[in-house]
This record gives sequence, C-alpha cells and structure tokens, in this order.
Amino acid sequence: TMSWGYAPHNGPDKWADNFPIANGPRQSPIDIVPGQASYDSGLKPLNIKYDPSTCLDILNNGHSFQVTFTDDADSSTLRDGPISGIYRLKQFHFHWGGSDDKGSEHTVAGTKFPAELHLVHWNTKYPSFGEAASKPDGLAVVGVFLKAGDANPNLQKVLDRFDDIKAKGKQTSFTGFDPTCLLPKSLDYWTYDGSLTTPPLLESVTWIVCKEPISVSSEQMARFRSLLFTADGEAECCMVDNYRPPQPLKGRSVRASFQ
Ligand SMILES: NS(=O)(=O)c1ccc(C(=O)NCC(F)(F)F)cc1
Ligand SMILES: [Zn+2]
Repeated sequence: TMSWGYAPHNGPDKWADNFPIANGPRQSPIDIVPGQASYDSGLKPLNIKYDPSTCLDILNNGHSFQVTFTDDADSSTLRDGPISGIYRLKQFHFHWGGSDDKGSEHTVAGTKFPAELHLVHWNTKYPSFGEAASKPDGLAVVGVFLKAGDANPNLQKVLDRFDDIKAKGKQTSFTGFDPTCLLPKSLDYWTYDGSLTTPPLLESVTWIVCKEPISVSSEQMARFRSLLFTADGEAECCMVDNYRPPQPLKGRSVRASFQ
C-alpha cells in the first residue's frame, strides 16, 4: 500500500483518504494568533528535567530524523505547565522547509519559521508510549520554533551526525546529549489540545508551543535539506517541506502562560 508522505500524491491533502481523523475536531498544527490567546494565570511554568544518559540514537525514519531516548524510568521528564502527572521524553525530531521562508508546522499570526523542533513525551499513567498515543491526555509535545540567524552550536552536535543517517532507515548511536540545550531562554508558552501532525494523526496531544524561538543559521538549514526521504538504492529525494499546514481551530481555545 502507498505510504503517506509529503509529495502531491501522498501528502497532507491526501491523508484523509486513509486517516479520516485528518478532518477531526482537534487536529494539529494550528495558526497561533497571539491576540486571540487567553492568558491563564493558573498555568504553571514548565518543569523539564532531562538526563543525557537516556539519549540513545539518531535515525532517519523517512519522514524526519529523530533522536530517541530510553523511557523505562522517570529520568527525562516533563511536569507541570498545562499537564498533570509525569510525562516521559520519548524522542525529538524536526520539520523544515525547502527554503527559509517556510518549514514550521505551527505558525504565529501567519508567520512561518524555517523549522520547528518537537520534543515528544508520554503520560506515565499509561503503561507505554503506544498505549498513551491513543488517549486524549496521552502525549505532550513541546514545540520550539527555529529562526534564521546565528549558527546554533548545540544544534550543530546533532547535524554533525547526518552523514551516518542520510538515507531512510539509517540509524546510528547518539549518546550523552541533553536536549535542554535546544530550549529557548524563556519557557513562556501557548497551549491547546491537538493531535499528532503526521498519520495516524491521533488526537492525543497537549501542545505546548514556546513563544521564543531558538536560532539556526542558513548554512545549518542547508544541512537539514541534505537528508533524503528515500532509502539507499532509490532515486534520491531531498527531505524538505516535511510539514503539515495549519488546521481549523474548530472552536478550540489557545491559552497563554504569559501576559
Ligand atoms: N509531529 S508530532 O505531532 O510531534 C508526532 C509525534 C510522534 C509521532 C509518532 O510517534 N507516531 C507513531 C505513532 F505514535 F505510533 F503513531 C507522530 C507525530
Ligand atoms: Zn513533529
């Protein structure tokens, strides 16, 4: 069967054919309009604690590249913010464009960023990530925008491993990395109830989108675009524009942790 992707024949406009939830009531991403977000003084600061020894490997899964963490203990966790309980870090990945004028999934008053980082966590009230992924309060994803500017030395540590994961299915060890270094200074955020932004588009994500971007240089963005959607031996297709456009809000409210 044809698997989903980002090309005209299998991209976001076609996903509803196999995943009807694509037209559901709490789909992601969305356009965040700051003037329409409501400040909620009840929202707590994010409590993020990551243990670099849980960092395991980096892989090209054919849709993005992903850094995966061991999640069999409460070593790398997200607490507080808009969520209750303890959520464990499972992986982080990015979405980016073929040029610096697009690439993020969430937009801010229509503004697209060249890339967006997603740190994916699952609710430990469920026995596993897979179980949590199907529950309305199962996942929490922290989104961070990347803005074109100075080179980001912390991001460079990840980009330096791209030679080993250029093609789909390639994987290599990647240890001792603390993704806290990829977070912005301010952890002010917007939050809303949403979904996975790729099939199966499960409506199980509490989205936590940081207001402050981190920097990325245009040369570093060019490095993202050197990855391939395709596996060794297939006709090469550059991994670019692996983002879903904003989806209808359908009456949802977006709350802000800041005034
Ligand atoms: N782009 S996103 O919304 O952060 C995002 C995060 C995680 C997954 C994921 O694990 N898909 C595999 C699963 F869970 F089995 F369905 C997909 C998208
Ligand atoms: Zn993502």
